[in-house]
Amino acid sequence: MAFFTHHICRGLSSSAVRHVVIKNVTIIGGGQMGAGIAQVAASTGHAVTLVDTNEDILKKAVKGIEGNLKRVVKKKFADKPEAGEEFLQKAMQNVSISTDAGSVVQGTDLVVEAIVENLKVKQDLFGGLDKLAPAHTIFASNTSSLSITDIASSTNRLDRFGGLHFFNPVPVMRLVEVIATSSTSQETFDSLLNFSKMLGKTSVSCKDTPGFIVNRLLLPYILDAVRMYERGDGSKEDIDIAMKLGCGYPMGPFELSDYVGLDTMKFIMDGWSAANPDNPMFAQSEVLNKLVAEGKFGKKTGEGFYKYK
Ligand SMILES: C[C@H](O)CC(=O)SCCNC(=O)CCNC(=O)[C@H](O)C(C)(C)COP(=O)(O)OP(=O)(O)OC[C@H]1O[C@@H](n2cnc3c(N)ncnc32)[C@H](O)[C@@H]1OP(=O)(O)O
Ligand SMILES: NC(=O)c1ccc[n+]([C@@H]2O[C@H](COP(=O)([O-])OP(=O)(O)OC[C@H]3O[C@@H](n4cnc5c(N)ncnc54)[C@H](O)[C@@H]3O)[C@@H](O)[C@H]2O)c1
Repeated sequence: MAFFTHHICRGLSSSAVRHVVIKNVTIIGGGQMGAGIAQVAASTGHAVTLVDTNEDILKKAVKGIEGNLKRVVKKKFADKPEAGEEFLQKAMQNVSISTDAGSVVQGTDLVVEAIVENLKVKQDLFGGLDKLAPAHTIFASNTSSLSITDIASSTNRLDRFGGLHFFNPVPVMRLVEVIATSSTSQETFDSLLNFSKMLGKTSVSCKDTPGFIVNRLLLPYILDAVRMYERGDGSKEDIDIAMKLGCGYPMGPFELSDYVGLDTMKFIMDGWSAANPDNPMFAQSEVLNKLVAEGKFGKKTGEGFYKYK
């Protein structure tokens, strides 16, 4: 059953905003992004089901969520350990896991997909779920670089499909990009904006253009840094130090690439390079290709541009 609310938007004199109240959320993909989104949604009172392909990944994700929440509790409830314990218990009770997306979407208001950055895989997932999810359920993708319109095209709910692009690490980064395609209804868009607000995030509205706002600016910068390193114009360590101390960035481009995941970086690059074969900005990077071919995806595998073990 769908729940709707009406309220008056401040600053938009008397324009009524209608949105689906999102209580039950299915998050597909229990990797670094999915687990982070699940953590934030559960700790803001949403009933979350986290879905992945196998139990081991899900168990690891839940363990990570609990560990992160304990860190939060230690700081936030330093003077009130009992209230902290209650917060932790409640948040953890809000998380369940499943390896069968089809069965859990039947009771969900929102599906947030955070699986591998591959158009076909995302389309297959949503195409299947579209047949099983209730009519009111909104679908959203956390894709970094793919077109939301292309992903949504595998479904018959174009009006109830949008983008929710979170940033890594989700519990810390305050932004969510909310993406509307030309078919996303106002009600869906407002529901996604409201959900982001309920998570305590600040949202920005984006069109369905490659990389939305942040990645359209961030990826060319990172790729330029990789090319600078490939030309031998600077060591990766010096480039990282330069951007941290010279620009005040929390991480240099190589540290950030390892943090995002070099596999994800390559998926993004490959997609953009296929769409813009003549643009040197998206030309293949030998160093990136080699690291990915060797399974060195960055922090999550213990090695990327740097070693973490
Ligand atoms: C490609 C994609 O589509 C889009 C993207 O996501 S692009 C990537 C965007 N992300 C970034 O640019 C991240 C840049 N890096 C940073 O902001 C910081 O280095 C960082 C927040 C990751 C770590 O910060 P740093 O100060 O070095 O470490 P640390 O002291 O451990 O953490 C800072 C705070 O974040 C918390 N934290 C760090 N990682 C966390 C995690 N995974 N989960 C929860 N909390 C976390 C810590 O508990 C700490 O909290 P406190 O300030 O209350 O004590
Ligand atoms: N890493 C980042 O910094 C970042 C930031 C914003 C958005 N994103 C996007 O979020 C998505 C996930 O990225 P990530 O870094 O969490 O990747 P990840 O590799 O950490 O996790 C992906 C998870 O999806 C699971 N998965 C793959 N196919 C699946 C399927 N069909 N059904 C269920 N689960 C499946 C995998 O088992 C894995 O656990 C990608 O689209 C990525 O572009 C990544």
